[in-house]
Amino acid sequence: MRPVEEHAAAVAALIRATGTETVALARARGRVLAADLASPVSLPPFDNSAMDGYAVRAADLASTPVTLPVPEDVPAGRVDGPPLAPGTAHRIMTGAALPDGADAVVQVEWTDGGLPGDAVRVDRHVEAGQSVRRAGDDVVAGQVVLTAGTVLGPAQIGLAAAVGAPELTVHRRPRVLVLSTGSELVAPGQPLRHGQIHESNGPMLAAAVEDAGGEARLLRFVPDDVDEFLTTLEAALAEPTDLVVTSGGVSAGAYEVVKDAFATRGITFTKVAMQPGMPQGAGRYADRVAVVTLPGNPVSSLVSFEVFVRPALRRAAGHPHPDRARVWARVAEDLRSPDGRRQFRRGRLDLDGTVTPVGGAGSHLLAALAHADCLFVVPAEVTEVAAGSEVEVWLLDG
Ligand SMILES: Nc1nc2c(c(=O)[nH]1)N[C@H]1C(S)=C(S)[C@@H](COP(=O)(O)OP(=O)(O)OC[C@H]3O[C@@H](n4cnc5c(N)ncnc54)[C@H](O)[C@@H]3O)O[C@H]1N2
Ligand code: MOO
Repeated sequence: MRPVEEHAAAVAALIRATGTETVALARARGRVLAADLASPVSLPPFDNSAMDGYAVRAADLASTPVTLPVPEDVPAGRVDGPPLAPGTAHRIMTGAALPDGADAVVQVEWTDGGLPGDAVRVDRHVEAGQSVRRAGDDVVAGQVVLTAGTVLGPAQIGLAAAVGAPELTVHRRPRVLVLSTGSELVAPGQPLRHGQIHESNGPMLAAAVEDAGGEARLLRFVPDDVDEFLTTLEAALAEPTDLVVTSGGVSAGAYEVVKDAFATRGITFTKVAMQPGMPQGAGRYADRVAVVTLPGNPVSSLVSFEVFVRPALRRAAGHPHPDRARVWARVAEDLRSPDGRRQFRRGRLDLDGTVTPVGGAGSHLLAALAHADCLFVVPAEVTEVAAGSEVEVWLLDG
């Protein structure tokens, strides 16, 4: 059987790095920045007030209380910048530009709140610089504020907006076609006859693609018919596609539509030394497009997506951390695992560093997978794990 790493490398080699594109900030969340972003402005762009109060010269407050005339009102956004004459105070609001001639702000609570056009009594002395935010405190004009490879979250998008960038150059999301196969499959919402099940891999894998930063296109599943499968695929490939992910139809039965359609068209089928997810295939369909064929059992499908497809997609999209976050934890129960296959079990991780298995090893146990928050790994050569042993845990929400 093929080692997990070997198949992972084969899948990774298939999926090419995507190009770049420019997206509006509103569409940038979760994307990976493709070019350094330098700021044309300083942040703050000008010295400004950190408090609602009065712009003053600290020297005028040498002895307090002192009463000063208030010639001007300077709300945030006032752009004509009235200078401050010695012995006066302008009323000023948080974020307003500090007037020329002022060197400090005294907050309104330390005054009698005198109005513009009148006078203010200041009760407390302030030092020069008090309650003033200096230009360039945060960012100096010309500085690179976000480097290529940064994953864009709320703070990064906020910073881009603050430096005046309406859009960003990011790695394009890989376009992934998801295609489920199986004559037993019925769309959710339709009634089931005996022998039929609802199609669940398609929506599941499309969600996994999106979650990995890809752009999923979910195709209507097709019955176990090679001609129909290829016709459906060809029609779908009229649109640009970076990867085709199929599920089902790859094991040893009589109606293995994916295997039958692809075996002579560039896809290599192998058994990978893992459980679940043993039957796998990968290659370039008719020299045109990368294909990964996942097994049909729902847990096998999603676990093999996690192991092979997700990291490859994220790497192709320039992601600096393609793999799930991994930690070590003590397993709560005794476990058994098949010899020679790396087992990926579903679990829940507690804050005390214990991982509790959810459901058994069966690859049809989708409800258990849906209640898990992690996978944990039993190495191929280990057949029995005693409660309390340390295992590697992959965090599914990290
Ligand atoms: N004789 C052998 N039989 C099987 C072997 C084997 O080595 N020899 N391998 C087993 C393992 S392990 C797996 S995993 C599965 C893989 O089977 P396929 O990839 O060919 O998938 P199917 O046979 O089409 O389906 C398997 C299972 O999953 C259900 N399924 C399939 N697609 C969907 C879908 N889109 N939504 C929901 N459920 C789906 C399907 O109904 C079957 O129950 O083969 C074992 N057999
Ligand atoms: O390899 Mo299968 O994926 O265990 O059920």
